[in-house]
Amino acid sequence: MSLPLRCDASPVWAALQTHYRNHGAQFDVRQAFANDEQRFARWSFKAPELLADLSKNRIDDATLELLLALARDCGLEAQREAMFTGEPINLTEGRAVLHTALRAPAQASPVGAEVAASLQRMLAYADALRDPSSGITDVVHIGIGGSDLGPAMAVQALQPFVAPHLRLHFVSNVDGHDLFAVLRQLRPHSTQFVIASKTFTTQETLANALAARAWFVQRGGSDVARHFVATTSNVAAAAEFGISTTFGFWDWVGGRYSLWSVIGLPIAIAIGAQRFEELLAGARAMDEHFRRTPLRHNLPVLLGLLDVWYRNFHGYTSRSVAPYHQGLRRLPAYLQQLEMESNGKRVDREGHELSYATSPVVWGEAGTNGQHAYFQMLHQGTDVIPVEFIAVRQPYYGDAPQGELRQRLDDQHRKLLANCLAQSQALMQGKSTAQARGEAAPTASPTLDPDVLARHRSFPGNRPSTTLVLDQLTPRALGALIAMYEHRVFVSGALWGINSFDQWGVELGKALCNSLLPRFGSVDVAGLDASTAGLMRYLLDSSHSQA
Ligand SMILES: O=P(O)(O)OC[C@H]1O[C@H](O)[C@H](O)[C@@H](O)[C@@H]1O
Repeated sequence: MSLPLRCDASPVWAALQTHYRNHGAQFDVRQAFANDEQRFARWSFKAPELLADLSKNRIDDATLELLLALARDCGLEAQREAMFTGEPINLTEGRAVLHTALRAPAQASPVGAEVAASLQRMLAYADALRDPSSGITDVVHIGIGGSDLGPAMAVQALQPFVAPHLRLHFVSNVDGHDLFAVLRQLRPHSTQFVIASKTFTTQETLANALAARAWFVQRGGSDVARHFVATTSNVAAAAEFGISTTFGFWDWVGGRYSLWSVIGLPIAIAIGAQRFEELLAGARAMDEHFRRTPLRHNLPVLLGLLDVWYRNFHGYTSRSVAPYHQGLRRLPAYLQQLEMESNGKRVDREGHELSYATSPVVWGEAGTNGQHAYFQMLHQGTDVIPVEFIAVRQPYYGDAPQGELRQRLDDQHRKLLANCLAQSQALMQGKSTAQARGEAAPTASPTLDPDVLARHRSFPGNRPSTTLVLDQLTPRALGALIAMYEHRVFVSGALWGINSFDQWGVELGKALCNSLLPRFGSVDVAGLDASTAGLMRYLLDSSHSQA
């Protein structure tokens, strides 16, 4: 595939800038609803396992036409095909990007046979381990970044499906407090360790694995070979580490796209082979939707285009994700890696510096918790931050609660959904100072000018949001949701002309850490900048200790 057009080289880019100035900047969502009774119907989209309501966004047909024209100029469809067919689109690492092959039918991909064999071996192992006769009650998954966030997020999301006798623990941080807090709950003979690292060179993971092994042996554990397995694309390094049972995968699976591979082993142990296959099936359905649906009705495409519209024309710097489901509380952290590591780039594929912004900051918290923390800023702060609400229609608790408890939980679910809708409504509607002026404010000082108070109590409104709705948080629905996010990140990255699949920005800090570490032994600050030297001295000088 020849290099596609970069977005700012398309004449549509300049047309969008003009369109933003003349139209987009003044666009009022409230007015758009007043003008079009069908707005919800026209701006809601069905994709596998999902309904997405885009109607509360600052978008209309004229804007969408231009964004679609931009996508075509940037060769989005050809870029998408290049990914699905395994072209080496990750140019800086000389790799294909084929995580979609991990959930494709075996006959549909050139790597299908090896993928199927790897999956079957992993699932057989997972099912054997999750059988109570294995004697394993605790699984400790040690990995970081892409070798942690996906599995940790998914296991949490699918908690009601987890075998009741099993506890899954995720240890990622090099901070020993993370590991120790887990180890203190465990007994060696009933604990299984999974060491997950694509490269098997990651400092945090190797340090935690060594400490875990030390604990295991110290606490009288026997059969290290059985209790430690590895998931990695560097089987040789795992063997050198002393792990003989290894589940391997391929360099064409990016770390942050790897939960569908053997990196998903803890998910398979937690929910079992059949449900893991359902997770894959949900993702596969979304892949098909992304690959085959015309751009205008293609959910990841529409969301990716909206991201470009907001980031590059409205100038919004962040997007907040608010999953109204406690099981999805790690989704924002997962999405931070997916989106910011993929699209946090400042040069195009040919290394030319970009003149436009790329990845927004992605952040968030489960609803309703976020409402009581930072939603103040979303409603009344000086920045406009598009919010993405995720609602789940039906709760599912696993063991069906009965009687009054059931009624109360159902009532809580209605409250959860009402909160979710109310927040997007409030962001959009706002409240004028005139409205605020008319309201009683019993707590205000009697000497405060009512107009001043009304200005404090007013909301600008016209703040955009998207609402995604899942029917139930099942493995299939989760698979579709995550795959949707993967493809959406692909879309904005494709328009920006960047390589969404490398992560060179994490390397410098790692290299500097490796050179600083040996200096800690002797407090050797020679040649260091004054700040780093001063901090190192302070950290290592025990005379500051309060104890
Ligand atoms: O799976 P590993 O090779 O241990 O890598 C773990 C993580 O660390 C790296 O620094 C990258 O930033 C991530 O993309 C990766 O997922």
